[in-house]
Amino acid sequence: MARIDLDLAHSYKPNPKEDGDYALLPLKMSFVDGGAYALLGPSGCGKTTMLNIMSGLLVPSHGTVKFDGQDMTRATPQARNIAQVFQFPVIYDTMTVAENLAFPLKNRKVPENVIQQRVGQIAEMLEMSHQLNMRAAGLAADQKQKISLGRGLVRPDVSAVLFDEPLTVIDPHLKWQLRRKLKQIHHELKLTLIYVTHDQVEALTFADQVVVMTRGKAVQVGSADALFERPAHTFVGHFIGSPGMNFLPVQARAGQLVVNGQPLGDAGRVLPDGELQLGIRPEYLAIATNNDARGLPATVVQVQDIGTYVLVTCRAGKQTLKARLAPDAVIPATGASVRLKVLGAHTCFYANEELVE
Ligand SMILES: Nc1ncnc2c1ncn2[C@@H]1O[C@H](COP(=O)(O)OP(=O)(O)OP(=O)(O)O)[C@@H](O)[C@H]1O
Repeated sequence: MARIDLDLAHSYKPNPKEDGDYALLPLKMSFVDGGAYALLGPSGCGKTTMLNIMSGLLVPSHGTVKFDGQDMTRATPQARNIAQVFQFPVIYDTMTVAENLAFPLKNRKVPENVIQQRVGQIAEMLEMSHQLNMRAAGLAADQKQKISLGRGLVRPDVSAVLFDEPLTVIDPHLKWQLRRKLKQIHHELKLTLIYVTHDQVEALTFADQVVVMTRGKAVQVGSADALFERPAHTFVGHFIGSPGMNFLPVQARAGQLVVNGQPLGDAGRVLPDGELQLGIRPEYLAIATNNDARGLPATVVQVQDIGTYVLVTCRAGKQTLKARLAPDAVIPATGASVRLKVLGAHTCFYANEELVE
């Protein structure tokens, strides 16, 4: 296994001039030995580009890739000792499940007894022990993809295992089981795993550290908790969570906040003067339905019972804010005039999309 350091940018165009010409804007990032990472972001944000640069399928147009401090920018995938699992199964149909799992080890001339032991271990982890002697050709697509995952995980000496949306062909129930399984496997095998997905649930369940990407930029690297509690960028606030963070334009002057021309109160912390975005998660947005004069005046426009929580949508001037309330909380009625408690310990402030407080 290896520590991977990226200090690079990539453009597929020969003479990139502006930010939009880059699939990856200049970034510096380290993946520590034995970590479980996810690269998370919408389609086209540069996840696959970053993965292919790490695996050696792509040479970055600028900068370097280092493995344990050694420059590997132009090294082949074989020389990097990387295992890669793709969206669709890459297996040998004519071989049995056991032969497929053993293949990466046979290729590296691993002794037969070690191969048998490791194949047995991986098959057990993936609950495929009963299928070891079956021919891969007869298996369903999701079972074949499990073999691909196993082939990615079977070598104990790889620098890293890279997964590119590996659960795409898996049916929803098995998908749910497998993403938990992969986390467990990571703890047992202690391999460096890097997992590309556009699905926040997949990323947050699997990874210890999630790299959130948008428009060629890695905007935050952090734990699920950090991404939820302190989004470093408005994109993270918006992308993570269900629904995402509420944002409200505010003006700050000497710590006092104004919204829609009305005073909102003391921010309770040091903020730069000027135009800011106030961010508050729907989970932390409290609604006062009594005559409490504090808080942002708003009107309830929709109340939805989602089962485990009630989603209350409010309008304050031109802004829409959503609150996630417990089913046993006091739920305001549609049309009610309320006060939204937007200021609190969990409130974040952003200037030019970046977290300032
Ligand atoms: N071979 C290529 N040649 C030119 N442009 C490319 C190439 N591959 C990707 N791009 C562009 O680079 C940008 C990043 O693409 P990339 O595939 O890395 O994103 P992604 O986040 O993995 O998206 P997806 O989830 O859709 O695969 C996109 O604008 C894409 O159109």
